Amino acid sequence: MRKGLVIDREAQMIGVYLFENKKIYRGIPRKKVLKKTKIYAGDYVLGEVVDENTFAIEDIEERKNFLVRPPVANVDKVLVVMTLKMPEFDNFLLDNLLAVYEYLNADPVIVFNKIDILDESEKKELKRWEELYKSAGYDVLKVSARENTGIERLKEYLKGAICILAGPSGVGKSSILSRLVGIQLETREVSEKTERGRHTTTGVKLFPFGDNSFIGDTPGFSSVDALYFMDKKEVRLYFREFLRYKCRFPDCTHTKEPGCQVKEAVKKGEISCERYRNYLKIIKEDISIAKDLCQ
Ligand SMILES: Nc1nc2c(ncn2[C@@H]2O[C@H](COP(=O)(O)OP(=O)(O)OP(=O)(O)O)[C@@H](O)[C@H]2O)c(=O)[nH]1
Ligand SMILES: [Zn+2]
Repeated sequence: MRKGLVIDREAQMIGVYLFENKKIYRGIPRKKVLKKTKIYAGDYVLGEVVDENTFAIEDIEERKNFLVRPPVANVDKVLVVMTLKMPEFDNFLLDNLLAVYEYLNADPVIVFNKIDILDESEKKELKRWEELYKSAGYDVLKVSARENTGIERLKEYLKGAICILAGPSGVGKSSILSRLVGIQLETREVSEKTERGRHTTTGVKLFPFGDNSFIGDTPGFSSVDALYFMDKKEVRLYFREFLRYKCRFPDCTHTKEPGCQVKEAVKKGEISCERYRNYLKIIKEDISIAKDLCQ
């Protein structure tokens, strides 16, 4: 059987991208497949080419994840787009987004856009944030969609990945998408005209780009509260750098327990106070706990 990727799913239309010849077919699912599950953009499918335009879908591979918004399966990377300014950088929002995508098992990476508008001192400030998130265990890329800087590196980085963009309004998600895909996206305007908009829950498209990479035309969350997805007690599992430490109690919430190695690490400067404070804010703990640890 041949392997394809569902890149377009709208009502009865299923667009299947076949890896071996990079052609797009209309996917027709066999009855037994439909019985098993729904088919989404991002699904890897197995089947046979029936004719020039048609691919019979015989089976769907098990999904590694599924993002409800947008409805895309098997997302390898979520590009969480932020800017230092315009709009102003909001690290609390970033930490919520990172925790949620971590929870959804969709590997968030941080993309700082609009580096073209930064003066020297702002560049230094961005550098500080970059180092902070890198030491927390996140990949950080810096780009300017306007000037097309860092885009080739980003493409290289996303080789073979299914990705989606997320992040607040105005940070340049559509601009980055256009740069990656290399076309002005007419689909966007069309869908806006018909008022189905971009936040629609059907009709997600994955655009092929670069070297077998794919990116969703609909962005993920622009803002999110981690507690909407997970219990207070779980948040600690989605702060990557916390997992490096073993506290006295395995279910330590890193707040008031004795023998907490995470707090020890904050004190030593191995975990940033900014991240730790946001953790406390997310779980609605008293942030004065951080005061004694952070000078
Ligand atoms: N200076 C500068 N401006 C940019 C850059 N990228 C995007 N912009 C501008 O920022 C504004 C917002 O860009 P969009 O691409 O629409 O941002 P978005 O994140 O898709 O916004 P929403 O659709 O509201 O979610 C536009 O005026 C862009 O021209 C950049 O790299 N540098
Ligand atoms: Zn602890």
